[in-house]
Amino acid sequence: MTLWGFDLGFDRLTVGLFTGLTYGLLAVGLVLVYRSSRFVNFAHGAIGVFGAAVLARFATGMPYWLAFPIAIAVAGGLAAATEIGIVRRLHRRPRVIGMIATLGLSQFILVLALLVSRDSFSGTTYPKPPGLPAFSIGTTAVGSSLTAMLLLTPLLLAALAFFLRRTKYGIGIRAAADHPDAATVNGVPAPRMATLAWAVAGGIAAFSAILLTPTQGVQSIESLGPQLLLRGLAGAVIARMTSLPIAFGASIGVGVLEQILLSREGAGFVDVVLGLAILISLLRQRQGGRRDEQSAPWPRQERRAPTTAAKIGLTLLAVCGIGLAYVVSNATATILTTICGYTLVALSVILVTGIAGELSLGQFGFAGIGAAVSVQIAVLTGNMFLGVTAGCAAGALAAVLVGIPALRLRGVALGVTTLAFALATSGWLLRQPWLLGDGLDVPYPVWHDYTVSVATDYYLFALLLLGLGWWVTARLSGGGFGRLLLALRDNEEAGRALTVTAPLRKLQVYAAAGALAGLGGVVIGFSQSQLSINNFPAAASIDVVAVAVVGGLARTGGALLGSALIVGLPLLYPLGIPGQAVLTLGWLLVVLLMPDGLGGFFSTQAPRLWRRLRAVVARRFAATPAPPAAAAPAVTAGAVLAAAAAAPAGAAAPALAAAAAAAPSVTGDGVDASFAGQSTTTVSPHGLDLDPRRLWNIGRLPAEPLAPGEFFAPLLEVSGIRRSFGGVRAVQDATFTVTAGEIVGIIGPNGAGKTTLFEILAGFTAADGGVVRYQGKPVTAWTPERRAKAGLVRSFQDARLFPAMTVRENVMVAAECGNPAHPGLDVIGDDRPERAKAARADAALSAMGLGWLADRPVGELSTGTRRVVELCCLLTLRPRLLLLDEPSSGLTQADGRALGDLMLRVRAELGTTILVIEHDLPLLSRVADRLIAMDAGTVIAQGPPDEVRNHPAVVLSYLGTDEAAVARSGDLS
Ligand SMILES: Nc1ncnc2c1ncn2[C@@H]1O[C@H](COP(=O)(O)OP(=O)(O)OP(=O)(O)O)[C@@H](O)[C@H]1O
Repeated sequence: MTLWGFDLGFDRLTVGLFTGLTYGLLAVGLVLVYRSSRFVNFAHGAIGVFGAAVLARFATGMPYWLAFPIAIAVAGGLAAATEIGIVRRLHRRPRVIGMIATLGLSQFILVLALLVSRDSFSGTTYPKPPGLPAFSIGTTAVGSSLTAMLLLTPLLLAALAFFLRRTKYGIGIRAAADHPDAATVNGVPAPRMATLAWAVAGGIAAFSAILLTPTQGVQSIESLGPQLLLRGLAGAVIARMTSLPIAFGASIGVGVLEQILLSREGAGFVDVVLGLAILISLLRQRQGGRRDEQSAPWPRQERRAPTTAAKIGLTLLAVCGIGLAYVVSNATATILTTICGYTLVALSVILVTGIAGELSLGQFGFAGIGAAVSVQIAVLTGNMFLGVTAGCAAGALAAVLVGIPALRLRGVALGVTTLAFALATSGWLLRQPWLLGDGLDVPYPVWHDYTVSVATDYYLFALLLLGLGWWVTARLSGGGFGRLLLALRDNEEAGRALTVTAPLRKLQVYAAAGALAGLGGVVIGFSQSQLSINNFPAAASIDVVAVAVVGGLARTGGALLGSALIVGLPLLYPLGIPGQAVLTLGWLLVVLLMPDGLGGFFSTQAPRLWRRLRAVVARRFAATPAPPAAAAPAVTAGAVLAAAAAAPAGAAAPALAAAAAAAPSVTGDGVDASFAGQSTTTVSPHGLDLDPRRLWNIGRLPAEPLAPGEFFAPLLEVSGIRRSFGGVRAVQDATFTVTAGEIVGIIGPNGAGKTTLFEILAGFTAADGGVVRYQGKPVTAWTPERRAKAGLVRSFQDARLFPAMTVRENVMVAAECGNPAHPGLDVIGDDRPERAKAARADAALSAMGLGWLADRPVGELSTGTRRVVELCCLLTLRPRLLLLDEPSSGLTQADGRALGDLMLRVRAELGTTILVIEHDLPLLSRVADRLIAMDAGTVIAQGPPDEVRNHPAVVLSYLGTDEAAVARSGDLS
């Protein structure tokens, strides 16, 4: 039976069912691992192949059915070792790095598998399970391996279900995966359960690889690596990476679909369809709001202008690079050109992944598109310059087109989608006749009537383009645009709350990176006489991520280093399988041990060596040893605090600034300024109580007070707002109004729906129904940044801000609303918007008495201090309505009182209306005009504070469950 040329016959479906079983097992393992570690193990398929290799080796010396469980156990052990040795080690690093490490591990394990047994890559020589019948279904021959698959898979799944549901360890795995903290509290060792989950998944992967391999022809690392993974991922993603049965069932569908598609189209078309299925499935899965997967923070990235030594180093490097053109052979020049091309693509990875924090595995796909378009245009127009420009533009356009749907995805989801894109590009898109087709003859580049036909000359041209790409990357990552990307990488929600248009910024960086990758493709493209799909394999997209990580994701120069090592070395000196294994292991170790890559290692070690060298030379030549410099008085955190305490009224901030500037290092506890005590400046053991009347000079903030006529108008009208998460009704029919100039408190027990309501008001979570009106306009469909620009500004419960950035840089992000960063201006070196923002941030910080903290990374500050900094950022936005989420949590009682004063002053001096979620009832009773009480998602009372506090429903639901609140409210009466 056929439909539109696709074969839907029984045989096809049978074959599809069998392959689907394998994909199903793969998907089950991926889901199991994802649930316990929250990332995709790209080495999952490779671990299975390793198990298959172990069986092939053992089956020669012992019975097959004895080698079978041993091979599965070895694969399980390897997976467990991966979890312990790699995943746990990278626990404190961003999740993207963990996934990249498993990409490297995947390649390493595949090479190891080859070393253990070459048979694991060839179906014809691979051992088949003995003692099982072979038969035919229709015209489909079912060998003993497929029989084993058919018989053993249901048994394996039943055993797995029994293990997970009925045994102590299985229940432990599920509990630790779904609620790690609760599991730990209840005595379930979450880390050990994760290791067990990995081991089980590894065993399953080996089971399927052992039975699948005999049914295949000769396999390549590529078909066993990314392609197989994509098929497993499709089912896992459809199952939302949570349900094992759905993942298995969906994968069987994937197997059947693949066979139907293959009856008319090539394997590349299957990649396209699967990629689209994954994308649609991910887009349909509603993002979970603030409870999205949280990743460990990115390390702080020093952003300094290049030192003289760095400039000299770069010049020397350029001179050496040019000099090489005159000494190397044409063959070596071609390899050097390839290194330049890969470096350019790796620079694009640095922009997207290193700076913007988004894992893109598709950058080499953009390079392929750029190469194909540039060659086509150069042939068509005879103009090389047009060809290069078109190649960059095509790379940028493709990146934006892929980026638009991917805007709603991040982390794991984006990595999976771009992997699918890389496979679809090399398997289908680039094969289209309007791109590479069956191969393109590449003309010699022509430069001002000079035909570049010698490889060494072309290498110089490649070097020129590399210089251009390097310069653009350095300018983009070091300027205001780069800082904005770092901010969004650290905390996208906070960025949007401070008016940063995250989608636009991301599209800009995708476009810039796409253009760079396109340029890399151009360099590689014109270095070939015949350009074909073989120049742009999907695996190169992974290699290029490895290049960027090994060189250092934050280091522009690292891309060249990584490219020379990972791409250049094997081309210059063919390494063989053992050499390749050592090289892959080497880059894996760099990922594990050097967070900043080799580039970071060298750039920190080189100055140290230089200083030592200078000291040795100085000792040699000095006639008399110089007397030791008088020890600078040690300025400790205590001294900073004492300086503040001793400073006369009005002089505390400058005194603190002076002391802080002199302090060599201040620990996290020391760098701590909390809200003020009532009247005098005092030093507390945990922080510094500052006097708000001295330091909180809100009147000097660059914010406009509200026009008197705007008072007493309804500023916010909320009607019928509701939102559910699965079966949980977080907010139900919330209806209330906030009048301009009011301070309104929202109270309610934990889980009452207060934060969800705030998320909806600020635009971070979509409501299921109801309307939010702000200044008379319905804003329900507005983005968070649009609301923030209109003055509807929110704070966050954790006040995390952008931990890897300094206090000044944080406030500069808030100052974006007046002086937005522009990538074009950064590239040409116009830093006027930057200077304007820095000045505005400094004014705001000194107005709020925070000037002395300006250069401290926010991640080092205590929660209380971060709240002050967050408030400074928010006030810089000139808010009309301030939504504060538990601003007093993390503050001492005295600081809480000062916070109350501050809220009153913000309203009095700036005319800002405040809606505040608080558990501190005494504080609210003092400052709020009205209270709104919520319970189980519903507004249960609203009115003057006394009335609401004594409302029977409130007493029952809120005070009745929170002893601390009862005690505190008792203080009031
Ligand atoms: N993204 C989400 N996914 C699933 N459930 C959610 C999500 N956001 C909120 N919830 C659920 O909605 C309910 C209300 O949560 P919410 O955080 O809004 O309450 P809250 O009153 O702010 O509590 P708290 O004082 O602890 O912050 C809770 O049961 C919570 O588990």
